[in-house]
Amino acid sequence: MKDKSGMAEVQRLEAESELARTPLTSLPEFSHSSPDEMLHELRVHQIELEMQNEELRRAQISLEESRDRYLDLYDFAPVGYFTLTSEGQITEVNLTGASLFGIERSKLLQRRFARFVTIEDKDRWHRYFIGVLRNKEQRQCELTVQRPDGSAIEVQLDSLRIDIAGGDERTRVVRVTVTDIHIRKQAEVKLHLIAKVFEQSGEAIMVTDADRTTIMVNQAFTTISGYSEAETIGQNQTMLQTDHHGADFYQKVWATVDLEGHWQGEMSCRRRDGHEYMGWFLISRVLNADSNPSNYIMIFSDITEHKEAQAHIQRLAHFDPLTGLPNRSLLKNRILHDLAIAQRNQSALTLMFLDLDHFKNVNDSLGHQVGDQLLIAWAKRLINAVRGQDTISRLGGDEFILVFPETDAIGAAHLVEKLLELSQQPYQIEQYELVVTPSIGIAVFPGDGTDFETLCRCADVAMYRAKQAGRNGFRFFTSEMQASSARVMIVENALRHALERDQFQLYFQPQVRLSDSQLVGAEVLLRWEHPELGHVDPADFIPIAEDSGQILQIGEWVLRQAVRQCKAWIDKGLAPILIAVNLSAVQFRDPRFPELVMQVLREEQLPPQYLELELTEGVAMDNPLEAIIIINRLLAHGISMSIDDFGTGYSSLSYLRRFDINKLKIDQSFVCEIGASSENRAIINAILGVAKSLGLKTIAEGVESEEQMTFLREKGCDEVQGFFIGKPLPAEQFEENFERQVLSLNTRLK
Ligand SMILES: Nc1nc2c(ncn2[C@@H]2O[C@H](COP(=O)(O)OP(=O)(O)OP(=O)(O)O)[C@@H](O)[C@H]2O)c(=O)[nH]1
Repeated sequence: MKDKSGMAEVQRLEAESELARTPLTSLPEFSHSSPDEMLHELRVHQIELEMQNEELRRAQISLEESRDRYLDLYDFAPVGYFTLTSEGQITEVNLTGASLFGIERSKLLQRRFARFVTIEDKDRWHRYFIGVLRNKEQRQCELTVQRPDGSAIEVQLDSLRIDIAGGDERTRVVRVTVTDIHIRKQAEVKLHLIAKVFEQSGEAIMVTDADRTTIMVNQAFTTISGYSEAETIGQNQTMLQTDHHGADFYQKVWATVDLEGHWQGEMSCRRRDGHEYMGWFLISRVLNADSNPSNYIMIFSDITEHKEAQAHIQRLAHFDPLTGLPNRSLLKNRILHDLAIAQRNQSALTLMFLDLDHFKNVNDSLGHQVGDQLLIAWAKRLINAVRGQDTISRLGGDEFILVFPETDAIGAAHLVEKLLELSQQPYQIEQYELVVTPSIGIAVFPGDGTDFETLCRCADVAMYRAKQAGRNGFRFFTSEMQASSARVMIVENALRHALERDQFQLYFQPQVRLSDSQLVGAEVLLRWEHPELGHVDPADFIPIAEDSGQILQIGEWVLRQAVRQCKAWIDKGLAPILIAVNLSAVQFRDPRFPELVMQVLREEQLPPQYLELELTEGVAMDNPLEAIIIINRLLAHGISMSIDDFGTGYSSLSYLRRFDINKLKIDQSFVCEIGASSENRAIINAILGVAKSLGLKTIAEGVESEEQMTFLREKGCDEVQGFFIGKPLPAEQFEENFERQVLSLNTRLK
């Protein structure tokens, strides 16, 4: 930059050179001597002046531009600028100030600033303004401005007193900067509220960083967990964990939070004092700008009480409060389930309606309290008398409903006898010895009904019949069931004495090998002759013996007698034969059975290879894996095993292969139709094929004609039994016929 004198020098030089460029002819007439010089001088000055004018004009334009820029900056600044007199009158205001106050600039001027301050803040304004006037330092204040349209804004004022040079107190002005702070205020209020929500929340809140280290907890957290803020900050959130859940559980929870952004559910927690409680958790993930987790927020509440209350409500809704037994509602649920299973498995189900006899008398004579205790004791006794899958429910009063899945009329007859027997034993309640008997009505699915309501109605009707018949008894809904159950009772009672009264007898039916017509074995058949009932068919009494459990005793007797007889024949020098003893499903399921068989063989001194146990196809396939174990144990002792009635049930070939049995017995229903039914011939052929491929022997039962035997021999069946070969006979007769039978067989079979 050049200074002023320098600039003038430059201008003079420029003027000189301009004059030099101007032709003399264009110059005014000056004398050659001094007038010329003077003229020259004048011209130089003229040009110089013109140039200075130009310079001034440019400076003025620049000045005006600069003022405009300043005015723009002033008017459109983000804050309002006010100049006030020492009286507080507005003398200057920028556009932002006018728009903040919601009023035209011209209407603001000469007005007192205080006019625009809300009534509530006016006092504060005056005190503040006096303070500004008194003190030369900048001062700050927040207040609310009332706008003409009725709205109000919160503003921050920054004011400074300006003293005019040479002036006095009256000439002082105050410059006020007005900043709109309502957004900041709103944010502050919001933050304050958030802080309050956080602190006053009834739910525990725990905030962690990305590593799940706690950075913040609220008051409820301290109350619920027992840990203070200081004990928690800096700790990993795992401090709350218990052994209740495995590591897998926590891994899944945090994987869900990271994948889906949140997880909610129940989580067991440990309080500072060691007590565990159940928490309901909501865990959320917070992401940073790079979409990476920056924080985790865990909000939880202690729901232990809630859960207990829920369980209590559940109990009240489903259980009778007096006895603790399921109520009608739960009973309904259970029976729906039981009925669905019965339907699917085509099994029976029994429903009993039980009402105590003259219970009112107990209440009336000894009081409700005693009545209640009697009901409780009665319920306990009932529960102890039945199986886990049975349901006993109290409908109210002295009425109970009992549901027995997989129980048909025969089973029901046994059960009801047991219940009546049970009620004969007195109860000791307080100082009273009480006997209370029930009347029971029985309905059986599917015969009497296939749904809960129908079965209930039938059992109810039957119960009233039992009451009418004199109480302390039971009635089936249908008369046929009543009759058959009566027969069941008679047979069952008679069976109890059959063994001791020597009413059983073993019969032996010969089994012959087709290849050489040799008598190779005998099937042992049980006969029962009762003095009053006469001959009772095994098909009648075996299921009853199975239901009552007497089959174990009877089965052992049969086994021992058969083994003893076989040994006796061997001892007599007869050619040894295999004795085939039928097994009941109940015997087979008895875990001690294999040991029992070995014990009998040992005691009777019969080598195991002379004993064959026949198992029906249904029993073997009922629980094949268990059957495999028992069969293998028996086989390991050298005992033969065969599958009876083969072809009548459903056999899985894969299991059949694993059974490792020795023989398949073709059911007589196929054999008796050999001549008439090509289908049966095909079935026999198929069974023989299966047996051959599995390396099993075959025996056909129920052979009654030469035609049947010829067919079986041609098809490769190994052995036969049936009336054509020999009827079942008692031991002595079988023995007498032994030799003869073989001889006659030899001639008949050749
Ligand atoms: N202690 C006690 N008694 C109850 C309760 N609920 C009902 N009862 C009483 O049980 C009795 C039921 O009587 P009923 O079954 O109608 O008649 P009952 O005397 O048993 O005579 P029968 O049923 O005809 O043999 C009534 O006296 C009821 O008041 C209870 O929760 N506790």
